Amino acid sequence: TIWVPLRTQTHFQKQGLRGPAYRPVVGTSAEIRRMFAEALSKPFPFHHNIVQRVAPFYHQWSVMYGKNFVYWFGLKPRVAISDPDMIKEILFNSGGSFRKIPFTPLTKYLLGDWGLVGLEGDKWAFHRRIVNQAFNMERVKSWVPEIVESTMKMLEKWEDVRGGREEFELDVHKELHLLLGDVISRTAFGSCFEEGKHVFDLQEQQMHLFTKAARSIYIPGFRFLPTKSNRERWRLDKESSESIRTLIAKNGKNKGDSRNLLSLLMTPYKNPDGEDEKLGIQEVIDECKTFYFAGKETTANLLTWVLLLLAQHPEWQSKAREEVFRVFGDNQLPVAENLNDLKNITMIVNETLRLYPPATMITRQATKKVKLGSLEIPADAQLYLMLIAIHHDTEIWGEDAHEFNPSRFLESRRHSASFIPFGLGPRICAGQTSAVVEAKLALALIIQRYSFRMSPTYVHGPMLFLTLQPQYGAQIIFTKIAN
Ligand code: HEM
Repeated sequence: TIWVPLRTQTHFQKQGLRGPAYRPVVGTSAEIRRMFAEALSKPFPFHHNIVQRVAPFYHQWSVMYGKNFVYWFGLKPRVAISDPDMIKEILFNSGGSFRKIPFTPLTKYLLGDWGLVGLEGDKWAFHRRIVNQAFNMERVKSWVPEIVESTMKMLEKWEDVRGGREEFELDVHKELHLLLGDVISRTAFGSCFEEGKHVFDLQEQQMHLFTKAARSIYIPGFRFLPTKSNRERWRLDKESSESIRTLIAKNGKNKGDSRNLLSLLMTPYKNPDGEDEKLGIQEVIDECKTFYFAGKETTANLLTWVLLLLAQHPEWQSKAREEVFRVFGDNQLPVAENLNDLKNITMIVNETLRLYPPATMITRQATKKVKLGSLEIPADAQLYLMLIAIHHDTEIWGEDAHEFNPSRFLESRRHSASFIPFGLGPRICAGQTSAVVEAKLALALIIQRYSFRMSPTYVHGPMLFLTLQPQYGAQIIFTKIAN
């Protein structure tokens, strides 16, 4: 089988697509692992030119081989792409030429076989219709009081930590994960963090096993072996499914509550042919796993980076605070109606999503031989769409591409695929509206009450662990604002 990769390598070379040489069996995986380990072994100076730490293989190979190049995952070619036109073509393709990379029997446990993220074709369209109805703007607005209540609960705890002192220090990364866990528990289940905590704990362990499996080449049949990791995967999966099943039994009865995600997932809907359609119990469980993971990790990390960047940029912190005072007053609680007036906060959130996108890459697989621009992609080739590289591209964003400058969002963008933190096309993030509303509300409430700066104990270390997060925590010093 060594001939197939070598033939594919020559095929790509003829088309001008180069890359590191194929190595039998392992491909370039060992090299990639080495680069990641080296990048993570040391702290990083505090600047935002982070591609070298977060995607070191891309940083090194794009310098040598260009913005698009080919590398190897076992026998499979992976094409790294950071050309906005090509990315647009892939993500909007409606001819079925590209699909999500299927979960392997070892990676499927984090989000489940029947959750939106892994589905394809009619099944996907069916789930997506239901999930879209659940996440429409009106619904997200109806969650504002819950989000505000969760955030206020967190801020009361912060006041206890402050204990009357003028300043206090917190690792906001931890705090914001607890906050977003509480928010998703309330909006999805009408429950609270404590009730969902067990599922989050199990998911965190599953994340480690997922990463381990995703980095290694899958050997057919391996899933049946009762290795330590496999036994752990099965146990965690069984336990989290059971916990979610219990939550469903307890909270799914609120069928009348049209604000509760779970009851929306369990309600029958009319499909385009006018027939009733409804998700089965395993499908509901897997969608809940998706919401628990996607709803907490990404948004908590986004807010963490927002606070770190504002801690470093007092001028933008003041602008954001003045805006909150103008729109909501200095101690009123935010309401849904005025969220659109938070122009500076919107630009700050966007600039954070550009520099520190929680999802750094989007992946697809060619289902057949397909033409992409001038490139011919063989069937089964995997495509790694490097959204973090596009977000940091000086040719797209100018010489100051690695600087924090929210004002750049005052101008309209020239290319729709130059800023894609939530993806693009039919599979764009289903929870985008809720993520942005949550981030704006939490930031507004924090900034109304505290000014803040980076703690001298903070060590910069952007790291990819499924999503982009600070390796050594996010220590910030808060000062209470007298109002
Ligand atoms: C800042 C926060 C978030 C970011 C940056 C983000 C990013 C993304 C991206 C890039 C995709 C597209 C993946 C692809 O095309 O392969 C995606 C899909 C998805 N996201 Fe998010 N997400 C966020 C928050 C959320 C939240 C809060 C939820 C739900 C509670 C959510 C649920 C989903 C789901 C279900 C999909 C799959 C959609 C489909 O395949 O049809 N996300 N997200």
